[in-house]
Amino acid sequence: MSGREFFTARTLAEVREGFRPARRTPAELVPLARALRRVPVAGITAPADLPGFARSTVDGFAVRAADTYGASDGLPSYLDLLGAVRMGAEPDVAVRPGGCVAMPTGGVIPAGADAVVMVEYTAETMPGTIEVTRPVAPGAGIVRADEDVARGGVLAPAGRPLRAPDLGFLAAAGVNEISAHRRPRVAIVSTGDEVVPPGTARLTAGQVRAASASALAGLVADAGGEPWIAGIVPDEPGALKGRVADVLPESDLVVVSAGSSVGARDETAGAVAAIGEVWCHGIAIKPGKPTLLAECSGVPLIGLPGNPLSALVVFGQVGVPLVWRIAGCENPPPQPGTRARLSRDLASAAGRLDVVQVAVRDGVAEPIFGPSALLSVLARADGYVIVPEPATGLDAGTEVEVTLYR
Ligand SMILES: Nc1nc2c(c(=O)[nH]1)N[C@H]1C(S)=C(S)[C@@H](COP(=O)(O)OP(=O)(O)OC[C@H]3O[C@@H](n4cnc5c(N)ncnc54)[C@H](O)[C@@H]3O)O[C@H]1N2
Ligand code: MOO
Repeated sequence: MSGREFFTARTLAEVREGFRPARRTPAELVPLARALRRVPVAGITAPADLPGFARSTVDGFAVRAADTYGASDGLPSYLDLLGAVRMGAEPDVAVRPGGCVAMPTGGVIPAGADAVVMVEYTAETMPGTIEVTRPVAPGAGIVRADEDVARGGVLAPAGRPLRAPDLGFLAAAGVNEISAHRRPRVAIVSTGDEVVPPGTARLTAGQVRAASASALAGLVADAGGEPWIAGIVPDEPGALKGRVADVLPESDLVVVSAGSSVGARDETAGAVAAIGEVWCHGIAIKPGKPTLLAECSGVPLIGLPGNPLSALVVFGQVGVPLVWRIAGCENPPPQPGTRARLSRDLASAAGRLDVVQVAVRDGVAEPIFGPSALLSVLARADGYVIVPEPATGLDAGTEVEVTLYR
């Protein structure tokens, strides 16, 4: 390597297509209460039919549908009230021809009934006699015993992070523990002689607090990973190599913040090449060009640019999907988005993907420009717009998709 240029630059599309480490975290048992966003290793199936018994979906009267045919306001059907179903209990009464049973919503359908008439279409004109003024078809007002899911049917598919409704479905089916991929452990190593811990109260000229690691940890946690802020190493030959080698056995992904550019002290590429295989050095993305992707002893490694804005942009595009994939999820949950019109022209070079921070007001996306050294650019943004690789720019007024930050 010359040390003065990126020796294996790739487009972001090539990275997404080609950099696909095989690593997946193993399965572990997770109680339902802690299973939100966890990724099931296999489809979770129903141990029994759900709801398990035919139930009413309305308050009303369980009937034989045929007894209501032709019923109207002018010519009601008159049915004998045979009893009532109690919530949470098996019915102690059946419906016979010409009869009906009072039903609460969610109650067990009594034997002999094949429909439930809503209370709104009935009246108890005489004690013990129910007048029905609308006909009902068989099955009306009822969910079948296996209508939510039949025994053996899928409650939640493999590979899709569990969402809040999934937890409800699993609870309803009596599944209290699931087999999920362990959360990927992501070591974040900061580098640089000038970088000091964020707890440093006073900086001397030249020092910067390790900002990227805290932000990256947030992105990792958001993607279902377990961030591990693994210290700051100086720009000394061997120091980074040693630290990466130390964290590798306990990591599913290693992130090195800074040192991936082409300056004299930018050591990530050399250190990584000594202990693993560099897959690419340099991505055709702005910001974030000096990014390095590698694999060391089966653990993927991302070397990020030092500028925090660039680091976060690249990690969002490359690292976040990787954290999800290591946890067994090939299609991460999409980020929220909105359509907006660009307030001004955006320039870009063909063959390079640009990620442009924007503020969105009243359907207009206002680009926020500024050097990648400024964290405030991200703090002010509502989201970002992508100028794709083939485009040479986007004109003011173009309707674009804005990916929103949560
Ligand atoms: N001749 C060239 N110079 C630079 C190029 C280039 O292509 N040719 N690329 C520029 C770009 S773009 C970026 S981004 C940076 C990336 O450089 P490195 O990844 O090698 O990172 P450093 O030089 O160590 O640091 C850059 C900058 O970021 C600050 N930094 C580092 N770590 C942190 C941290 N954890 N939290 C906050 N800030 C951090 C560091 O102090 C530097 O100011 O290279 C350009 N130069
Ligand atoms: O990648 Mo630098 O990453 O454009 O600021």
